[in-house]
Parts: sequence; C-alpha cells; structure tokens
Amino acid sequence: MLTAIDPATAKVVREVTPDSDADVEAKLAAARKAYESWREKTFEERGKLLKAVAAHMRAHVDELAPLMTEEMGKPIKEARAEVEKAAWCAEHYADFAEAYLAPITLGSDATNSYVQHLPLGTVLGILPWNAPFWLAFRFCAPALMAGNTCLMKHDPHVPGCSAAIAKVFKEVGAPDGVFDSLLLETPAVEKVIRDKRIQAVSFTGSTRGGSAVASIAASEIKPAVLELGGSDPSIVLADADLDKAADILKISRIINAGQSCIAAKRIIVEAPVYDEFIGKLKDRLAALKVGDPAKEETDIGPIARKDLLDELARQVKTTIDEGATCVLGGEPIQGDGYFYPVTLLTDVKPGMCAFVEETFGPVAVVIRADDEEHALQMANDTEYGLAASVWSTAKRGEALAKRIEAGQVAVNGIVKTDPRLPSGGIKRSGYGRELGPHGIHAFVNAQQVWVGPVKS
Ligand SMILES: O=CCCC(=O)O
Repeated sequence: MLTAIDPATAKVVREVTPDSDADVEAKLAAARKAYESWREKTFEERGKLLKAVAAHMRAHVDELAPLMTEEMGKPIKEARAEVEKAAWCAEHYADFAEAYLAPITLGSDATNSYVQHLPLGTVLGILPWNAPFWLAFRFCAPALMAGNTCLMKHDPHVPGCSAAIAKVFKEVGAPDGVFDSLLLETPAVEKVIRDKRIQAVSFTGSTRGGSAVASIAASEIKPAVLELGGSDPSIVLADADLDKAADILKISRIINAGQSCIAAKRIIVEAPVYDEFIGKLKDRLAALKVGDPAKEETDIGPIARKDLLDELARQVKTTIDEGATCVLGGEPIQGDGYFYPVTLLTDVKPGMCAFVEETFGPVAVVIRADDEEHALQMANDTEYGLAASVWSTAKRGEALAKRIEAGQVAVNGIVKTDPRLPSGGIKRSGYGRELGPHGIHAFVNAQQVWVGPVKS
C-alpha cells in the first residue's frame, strides 16, 4: 500500500493500492503506442498541450497545492509557488523547445551534413517527495516537447500528488499514454527500468538511490540523468554585503523546511566578518515561524517523515558532541507531528557530521575560514558537487566560481533552479543536466545526417 502520512499530525491521510502488474503493462504499452503518433506532432501541437496543462494547473492551484502540504508538509504559500513554477516550466519548453532542438549544420565532405534532434521513445522519471510538482515538470516538460512520451514513478509517500499530476494531463485531453503516473513501491521500479519500452531514465533523489538506478540503467545500456544529493557551500567573504547575504542565505537554508538538494548547507564565512555575520543570521532565523504548514503565516513546516526527523536529530546531536556550538534550536520539538526547530550551529569544522553529511532540515551550519583560499578549500572538501554561492564583489565571485567544484554557482544571489538555465551536479551529486537547452538535449537522439551529391 502507498501510504501518505501528514507530517504535521502523524496521521494517515491517504492509502492507495499500488498498480498491479497488469496496470503497469497497460501503461507501458500505452506509452509506447502513444509515442508512434506523438513523435510525429509538430512543436506547436506539443506546445499546445503543455500550455493547456500549465493553464489548468494555475486554475486549480487551490486544489493542487494542498496535496503537497498534507502529504509532505510543504508550507501552503511555498506549495502554491511550486505549482506556479511547474506551470512556468511547461510553458517555457512549449515556447523554446523548437529553438533548443533546431538542427545544426556542420561542414564536411558532404553536400549537406547536419545533426537533427529526434526523440528516443518513452522516458521514465523517478522522483522524490520534496518538490512533487516542480520536479515532475522539470522532468516531463522537456522530454515531452522533444517528442518522447513519459511515465512518472513518483515517491510512494506522495501518491495524491502523483495521481493529481496525471489527472491534469487527462483533464486537458492529452492523448492516452503521452504522460502517465505509475503508482509503485520503490522495489518494483527495477522491472520498469529494464522493460524494453523504456528508453531512458531521469532520476532525482538520494545518491544511494541514484547509484542503484544508474547501475540498472547502465546494465541495460540506457541513458540516465541523475540529480542527487548536495552539501552546497556558501562562501561569505569579508567584503560581502552581509545583510543581503544573511537575508538570502536564511531563505536558502530554510525553504521547504531545509529539505532541498540545493539548500545552503554549509555557510563558510571569512574570519574578519564571522561574528558579525552570525549575529545577523541568528536574528533572521530566530524570527521565523515554525508550525502548521496549512497556515499562511508559517515559514517552516514539519520534516516530511519520522525517520528523516530522527536522522536530522542524530546529525545535529553528533555535530554538537563533536564540538560545534548550538546557537539556536538543536532538538526535535515534542508533540504531534515531525517538527524540528530552526537550528543554528556555529564553529563547525571539516570532518564534523554536519560538514560531511547532507543535512535535510532547517539547520544552518556556519564554518569559519581564515581567508579566501581556506574558504575555497573547505567548499570543495565534500563528496558532493551540486551548487554553491559566493558573496563578495562580482569580480571575485566570478573568479572563485571557476574554482568551485559544483554544477552551478550563484554570485551574490540565491541558488535556485530556473527553467531557462541548466542545473545538475558533478562528483557524487550526479551527472547530466536538467532545464534550459541542456535539459532537453538529455533525452534526444542527436542524429548525424550526411548527404552526398546526387548523380545527375
Ligand atoms: O531538491 C531538489 C530540487 C530543488 C529545486 O529545484 O528547487
């Protein structure tokens, strides 16, 4: 059974019977069949469907957003913004896919030689619970616009979100099989990855899960894009605008109760401004409201699951035991639901738990750096390489960006995903890129065409 538990109350909100083998077979067959005609559609025709999907989501935001709030605890104001961002992604690819996939003429001994970008077939998206709508559209909007059909295996804890996304496609009249949701427990997905009707896999989730999915896909010689964990550094240098850095890094750390792969997980501050910056961050964090995610005024909802709450509590306790200073929070909030307070740990050092491990919760971790070189060395001292931010002059920030081991760097701004710009990781944060032009090229056959002279 797929069980959704409201993390604010610890009560079951929904139980859904997983798809049977026959259901999965029918969905795979429909996706393959739909591909034969979907691939022949023009960009305009495909874009029309995605724009209808976007309009439908916007019109029904008040039904869709609460599903995230009740199934994984996202504060309602963030949930509404997520539905909007998912709609934006659908519209972005509807508008730009044709330009992104325009054929490229290349000189050779041919009379005409070029690369054209053709769809692959059916793409399987395997998605996590932390941004159920956004991550679904980050996967499917480019894949569909390229002419693929899509099957989505969402996290088993968000079955209501998963079904709602599939229903949006049905309600706007998407042809059968163009997009569907597989309601499955995680172990059942291996068989689907191996199915000959699946041509490629997009995975967002943990590094452990990504490694398993990538191994299965590789053994079937199927391409995969992996967007995995991160322990993103934020380097605050002495010449930074400290108020701006504190404002933005507060948001970057607590958005979605800190449960984001691209959250500011390690804030590395140059010594001359270390104490001043901590003071500013502390004031901002202390003003945040933790509570019922259904309320408009709530900034931070619960942690999505009890096991994740326990894991976060272990990481914080271990880090304090290792010598970090706990300035705010530090222990789970007692009572119903899986709430964790806004926590600020300072004097964190390389090798400590919260430095080494990814922390998925509202826990700001601050590290002192002697100077810029020391900050850079600690920023790169991680197995992850998803994203980073630098706070300084634009010139120093851009120079440092080249030396930071991450797939994305923001200078004097929040690390965020944006349909127009590619995102993805290096090292154990994954491979491949999503979004922007790179994201749509992940799921195409870049076919070389060579045309010789015609005999007259
Ligand atoms: O947690 C990963 C996704 C984060 C985002 O795209 O905002």
